[in-house]
Amino acid sequence: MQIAALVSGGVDSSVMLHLLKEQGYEPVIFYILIGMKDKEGFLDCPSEEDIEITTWLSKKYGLRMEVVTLQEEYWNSVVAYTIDSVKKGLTPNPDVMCNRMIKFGSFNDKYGKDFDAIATGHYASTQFRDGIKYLATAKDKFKDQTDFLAQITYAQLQKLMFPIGGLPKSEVRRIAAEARLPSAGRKDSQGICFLGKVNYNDFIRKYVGEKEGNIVELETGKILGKHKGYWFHTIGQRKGLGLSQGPWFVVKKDTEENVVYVSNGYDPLTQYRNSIQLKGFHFISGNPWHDLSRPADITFKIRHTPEFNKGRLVFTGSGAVIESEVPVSGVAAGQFGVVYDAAGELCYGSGEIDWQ
Ligand SMILES: Nc1ncnc2c1ncn2[C@@H]1O[C@H](COP(=O)(O)OP(=O)(O)OP(=O)(O)O)[C@@H](O)[C@H]1O
Repeated sequence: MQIAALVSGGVDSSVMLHLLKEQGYEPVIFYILIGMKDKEGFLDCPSEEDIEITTWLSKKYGLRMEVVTLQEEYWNSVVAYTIDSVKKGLTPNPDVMCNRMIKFGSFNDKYGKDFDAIATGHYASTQFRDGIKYLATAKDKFKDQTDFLAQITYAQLQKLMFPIGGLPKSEVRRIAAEARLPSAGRKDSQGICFLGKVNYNDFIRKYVGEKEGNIVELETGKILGKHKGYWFHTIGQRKGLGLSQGPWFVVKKDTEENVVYVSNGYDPLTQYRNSIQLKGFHFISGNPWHDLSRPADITFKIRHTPEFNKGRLVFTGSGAVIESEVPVSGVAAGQFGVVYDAAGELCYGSGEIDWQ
């Protein structure tokens, strides 16, 4: 079997490579350049150390390595989507888009197509049920990344392998140390390249600009202060508002009037919702329930957290609604409602949250 191994130089993909070799595979290593070099080098992602480590790995294991560029594709899909969402007042999820459009999209179209499988160091797994392949959660529930994979297509899933998905992170680090991999002590990366290494607010300021507006208390309508553009603020945000006598939470945004609404207190009720509207729904491996007229028991996530919430999924004419068993906070439009089976094992798919 011919495997394309996506290696970033981080500990997870280094150990993934080590395990593939141990299992007798001879994968070809691909390092993807995605950091975009614009005129001022603003999005230039420092990748030298990553490439050095990946080159070291290719020598250690005697594997062919290619450094490939998907910078333009990254700009046209992930960066453009991020800027567009922010302008609309949404909270985008570039990691979700990067997986679907770049790592398993453009990469496969250009390079992966010649391989039987694509392996990554994601914390995720796959399972077969009645001959159908499903995306499934990682053994390490704390590190699980299936929420970032919840928009991939079935054709993409068919080719994917997640060799470290059955291991806890501590074991991954132990294997890296034992094999004396240079990535053993490296810190985990935070999110995707350009947002991980570039300050998010600087990025937004550069591409969306600033526009002053009011911060208003939702309950009283009182103007409490000024902000520099609703796009700098997200539902559930607590820090960075510059208000005294807090804590204050962003609970609503009016994108027409450029107003950010906040509520006061440690746990204001206005933060909570029982039902979460999704704009359409993407099933990765098809609809497992068949009869969509009846609510289905599910677990779900609305952001990248280890906890699964319990609820029911109800399909409507225009999309779907997650009805949560207990009220959930920080429901932000633009993020994804990721749906799992009732046991929190299989990831069925996701829909974009549609609420302002
Ligand atoms: N620049 C890159 N080139 C090739 N593959 C990449 C690159 N960045 C990420 N990947 C792949 O995507 C997986 C998940 O990426 P993520 O950014 O979540 O890194 P991570 O979980 O910190 O993993 P790692 O420790 O391998 O960096 C990586 O394990 C790797 O397989």
